[in-house]
Amino acid sequence: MAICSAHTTTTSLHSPCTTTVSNAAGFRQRQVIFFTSSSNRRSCGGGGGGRRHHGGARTSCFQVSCSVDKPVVIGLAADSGCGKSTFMRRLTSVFGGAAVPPKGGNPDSNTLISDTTTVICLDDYHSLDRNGRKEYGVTALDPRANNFDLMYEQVKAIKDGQAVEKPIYNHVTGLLDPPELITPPKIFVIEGLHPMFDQRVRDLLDFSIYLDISDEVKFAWKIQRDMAERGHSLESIQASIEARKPDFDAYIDPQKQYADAVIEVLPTQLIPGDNEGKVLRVKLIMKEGVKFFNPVYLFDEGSSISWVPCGRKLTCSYPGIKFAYGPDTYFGKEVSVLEMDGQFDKLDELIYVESHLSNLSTKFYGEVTQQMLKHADFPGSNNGTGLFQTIIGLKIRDLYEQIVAERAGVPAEAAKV
Ligand SMILES: Nc1ncnc2c1ncn2[C@@H]1O[C@H](COP(=O)(O)OP(=O)(O)OP(=O)(O)O)[C@@H](O)[C@H]1O
Ligand SMILES: O=C(CO)[C@H](O)[C@H](O)COP(=O)(O)O
Repeated sequence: MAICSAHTTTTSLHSPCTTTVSNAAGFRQRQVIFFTSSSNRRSCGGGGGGRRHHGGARTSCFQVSCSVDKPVVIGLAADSGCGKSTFMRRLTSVFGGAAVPPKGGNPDSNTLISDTTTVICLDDYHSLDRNGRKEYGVTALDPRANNFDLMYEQVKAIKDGQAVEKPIYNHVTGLLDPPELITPPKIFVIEGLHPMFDQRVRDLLDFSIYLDISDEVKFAWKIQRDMAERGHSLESIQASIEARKPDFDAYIDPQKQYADAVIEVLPTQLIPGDNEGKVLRVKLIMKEGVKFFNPVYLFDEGSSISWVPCGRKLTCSYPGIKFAYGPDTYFGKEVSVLEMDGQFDKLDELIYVESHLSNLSTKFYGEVTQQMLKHADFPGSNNGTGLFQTIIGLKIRDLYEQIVAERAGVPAEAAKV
């Protein structure tokens, strides 16, 4: 049984936990661990972009002797503009309550906090700011533009139940802002370009997800957002995708081999030759043998199944909907793959599909459909992207409850959120 609250904050000094907090000089201090980040504006840009120079955060550690509920750590990897924020909104919604930026903090903070979950964006570990990257001719995807030592130290500290002062990368100014305090939540999500790149960070993850968006779809989404909403030209979008591609292939894409679940988004196969990116074929690739994660299945676990649910109970206009399910291998590992090609006409009819899926980790019949209807305005709500993101959100809730139950030595039922 934990003594401290999971949300150990500076204001909880008078909480029931016995906290011995002193530094080397014997000064009484806040019950947090401060990692005094060396990544301020100029020291980041000025050191040649090397990991060594920027990596060694000076750490002044204050020991915390109280026992806390340590966070469950989730990693979400994807390229920019591939749906990470949308996924995070679906995930935090599963736990209830909205996710908001830290109150009273930097208005350009990338962090989102809800009752149970804190989501940090790994862009905050850029060691080179926008000018620095320009000066050294590296992209943000290049490991040399990121401080993995600090990322590791801080994720580890949070996982150990200790607060940290995390830097902020300001996407508005392109500069590194003064750090913000992050206290350990129940569920700590690290999302961004590199959550599985560094083995030390990877080993801290209790569950990992990779959003694998095919080039054609990525391009279609970018056009939709950056042209329609941000006024960029087609040529500039094309150029930016091309410029990122070599580093994306070298450093981002390979992380999918380590993910426990991959959501792969491809052009539809229902319309021959289509690469418009409007109708999508989406695969949920689920690794077998992951502790506390039982893959979802369609009809019969382990069988290979193809299912066209269109008919009396599911309205499907052209080009229809097709599901597939079955075992496969992915980077040499056994996986189960659930696939949906096409899109729903009437979202409330999703209940029909839901009733044929098992191992969903729902708390009541129809919870997947309810979640999807609740966020019908989110991108991807009428296709497999929204469906599989919602399912993974439910699986993460289940994983969290099982981990908590195991730590407390009680049945999982007792640890329900
Ligand atoms: N499932 C989807 N279906 C259709 N479009 C989508 C989907 N997910 C994301 N998009 C498009 O991509 C854009 C970016 O989505 P989102 O903000 O969730 O991505 P992100 O990875 O967090 O982006 P960034 O890293 O740039 O902040 C959305 O505005 C939308 O245009
Ligand atoms: O790949 C990215 C992750 O979101 C961004 O391009 C990177 O963080 C740099 O950001 P900006 O373009 O705002 O300087």
